[in-house]
Amino acid sequence: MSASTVTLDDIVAAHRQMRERNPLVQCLTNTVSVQFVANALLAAGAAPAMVDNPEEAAGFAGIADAVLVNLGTPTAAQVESSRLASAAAREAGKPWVLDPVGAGGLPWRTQVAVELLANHPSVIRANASEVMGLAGARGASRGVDSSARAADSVDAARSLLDRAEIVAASGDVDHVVGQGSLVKLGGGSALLQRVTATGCALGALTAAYCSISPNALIGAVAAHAHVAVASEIAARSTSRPGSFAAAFLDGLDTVDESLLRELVRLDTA
Ligand SMILES: Nc1ncnc2c1ncn2[C@@H]1O[C@H](COP(=O)(O)OP(=O)(O)O)[C@@H](O)[C@H]1O
Ligand SMILES: Cc1ncsc1CCOP(=O)(O)O
Ligand SMILES: [Mg+2]
Repeated sequence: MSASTVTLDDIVAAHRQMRERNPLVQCLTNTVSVQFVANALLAAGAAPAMVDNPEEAAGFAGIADAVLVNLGTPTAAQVESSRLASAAAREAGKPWVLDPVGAGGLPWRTQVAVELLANHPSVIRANASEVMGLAGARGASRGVDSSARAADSVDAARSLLDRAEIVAASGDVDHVVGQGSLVKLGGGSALLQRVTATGCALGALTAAYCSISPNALIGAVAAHAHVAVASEIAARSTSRPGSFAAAFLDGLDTVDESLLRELVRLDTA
């Protein structure tokens, strides 16, 4: 099914734009992930700025090319910043991405995430359990890791499309869902699950890609493709999580047009 769809050429073009335009991404992200997310953006060709205090969050959303709101370790101040930055991004017509870490399993942050949907994110980027938890469906996990398959979260993802343009559910096969479209991406490496904050990095890249892509569907798919290919390259050199983390950052930098054309597993059927 594909009212609008994505081709390999779209992904290659988005990657070229990423390298040419070096988009600035404002990140309000969790304390576990800050440095890894910043390094992942730099390796992929974007520029990070972790501006997450309530005094500066809204103003900077008007300067940045895109905003990431990640609820992994939410404090009252960061939640306030998230409300301000997401509202300012919407007002300025900038893409913003919501990563509702732990949604479903933790009621307070789930409520915060649901309230943030009033500011209509370009993309909800989450693992399959979080997509289900945010939608109020069964399948939520106890913590921040998924206990569901992305294929099983597609109905929940669709139910969120009244409040988000795209819902991207990650897993062994990523499922990117929009109005009238479903794009599946295979490949990647299971080692991504053994390093914390790889999903957070994917959320930041999704924000970056949305700012330089013709639409949020292409932006979300291009980000997932970039991460999948980078992880495959990284897994060629190691099977251990510590060295994989470094190799993955190198992989984000190494990805180029020919690797995308060789390794992206796109299914738009
Ligand atoms: N079993 C798997 N095989 C390959 N890639 C995976 C697998 N599980 C997750 N991934 C990838 O890991 C990255 C993070 O996804 P995920 O672990 O679902 O999110 P989070 O880290 O937010 O829980 C995504 O790029 C996803 O495609
Ligand atoms: C371990 C942990 N605890 C709170 S946020 C966080 C990081 C989650 O990272 P990811 O969602 O990318 O796995
Ligand atoms: Mg996550």
